[in-house]
Amino acid sequence: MNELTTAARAKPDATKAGPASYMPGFGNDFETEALPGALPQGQNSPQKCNYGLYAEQLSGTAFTAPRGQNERTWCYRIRPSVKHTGRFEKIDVPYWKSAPNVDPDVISLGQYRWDPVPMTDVDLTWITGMRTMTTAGDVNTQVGMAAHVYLVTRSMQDEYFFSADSELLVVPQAGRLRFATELGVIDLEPKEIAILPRGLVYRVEVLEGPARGFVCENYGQKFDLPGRGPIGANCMANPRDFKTPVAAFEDHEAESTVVVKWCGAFHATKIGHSPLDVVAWHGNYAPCKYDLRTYSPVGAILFDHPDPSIFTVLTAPSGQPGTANIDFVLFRERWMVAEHSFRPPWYHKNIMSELMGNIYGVYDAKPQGFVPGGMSLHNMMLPHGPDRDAFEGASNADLKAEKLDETMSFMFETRFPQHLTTFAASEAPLQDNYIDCWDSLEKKFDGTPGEK
Ligand SMILES: O=C(O)Cc1cc(O)ccc1O
Ligand SMILES: [Fe+2]
Repeated sequence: MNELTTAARAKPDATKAGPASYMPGFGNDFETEALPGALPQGQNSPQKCNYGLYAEQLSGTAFTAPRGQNERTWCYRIRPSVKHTGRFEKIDVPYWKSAPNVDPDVISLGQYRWDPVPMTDVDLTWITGMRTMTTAGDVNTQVGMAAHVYLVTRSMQDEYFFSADSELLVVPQAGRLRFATELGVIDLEPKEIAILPRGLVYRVEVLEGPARGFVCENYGQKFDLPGRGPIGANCMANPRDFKTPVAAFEDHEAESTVVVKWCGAFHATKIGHSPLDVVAWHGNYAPCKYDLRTYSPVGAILFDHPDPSIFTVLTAPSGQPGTANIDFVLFRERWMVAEHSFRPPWYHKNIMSELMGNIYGVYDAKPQGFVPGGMSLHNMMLPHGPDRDAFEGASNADLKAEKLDETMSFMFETRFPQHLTTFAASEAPLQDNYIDCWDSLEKKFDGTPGEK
């Protein structure tokens, strides 16, 4: 394993034990240096940088994007990135698919649920272990998303990756991973998430394996914090709980491979050193992680069940105000107090497509069958809601204040229909009988009012 050098690494980490150190804030203009004086002050592009470093800008938005959306980072690195790619050769990464990806033999119209993709001893890296479940939109026009499951059993060695197609939202469910990135180190475990920006080069190491989790690959505009509207300035996800790593670099010479995802295809290029050579950087285009346990849910405190948008952690806009390319929504522990109300999710049909995953515990609308590591898909305009047990239980419950405990599920909700991959339809553990969970819902109507 290559050890990243960082001066700031010596500082105690306020959030957790371990070697990675972070700076708080979401979308801040950060500055950080792993060697004293490596970061130029007062200008971006000095005639000569200290330590013989090269200055380079990484633009995450168009140069002319409006202030407030404009994101870029200045890197001071041992070699410019042009030395970190050579000629490209196409490689096959058969399980990582991009939209549009429509298997004519697969029917995506339906309510689907999967058991967890089984853990394995097979040698799988972040790249080879990615299994696409659904795709939506079009990677070439930078709209839509893909939902993946990853199984990672082996660290990448002298191998690096970046996606020019997308930003990745990583939601671990088992195991611990280290993302050694150009801009610093992120250690990630279940109940945390990470955002890896488009174009960022990194290596993924297994700290505790096997590791399994979910990835939302966002082809479109970056994830942002949602507006809180009348909720005000606090609660939901608070900016200070997002953590961006301090600068960390490698000065490591070895035969290495950089794999690039570009327009849905994978390409490899050979170089003779580690590309993780940014000694100092400043800017607002950077990876971060977030502890989902710091999410402060706001909900119904008297009656009824609000729309799940109330639990939005992050939203990736689509250009149409209020209609997201992707919302990342969290269903976590919370108190249920609503009076004279059916408390779980109601029955509904949604113009948005809902892909859900279970991180741990039991989800209130599906007491059985939706298990940690499992996923479900309720595609555009496909009706769904509580299974029979959940319906009967909640319709007849004594409505005292009740804590929904030991539960954490999430939703990737997109305005676009999601298409199942061949893997999702035929190799992944699809539950054939999922829709039977509504079978025994009986007709109660008999023309007379009153309790049924
Ligand atoms: O379908 C689901 O379980 C997700 C969901 C939860 C909720 O509380 C309201 C609507 C909704 O789609
Ligand atoms: Fe739903």
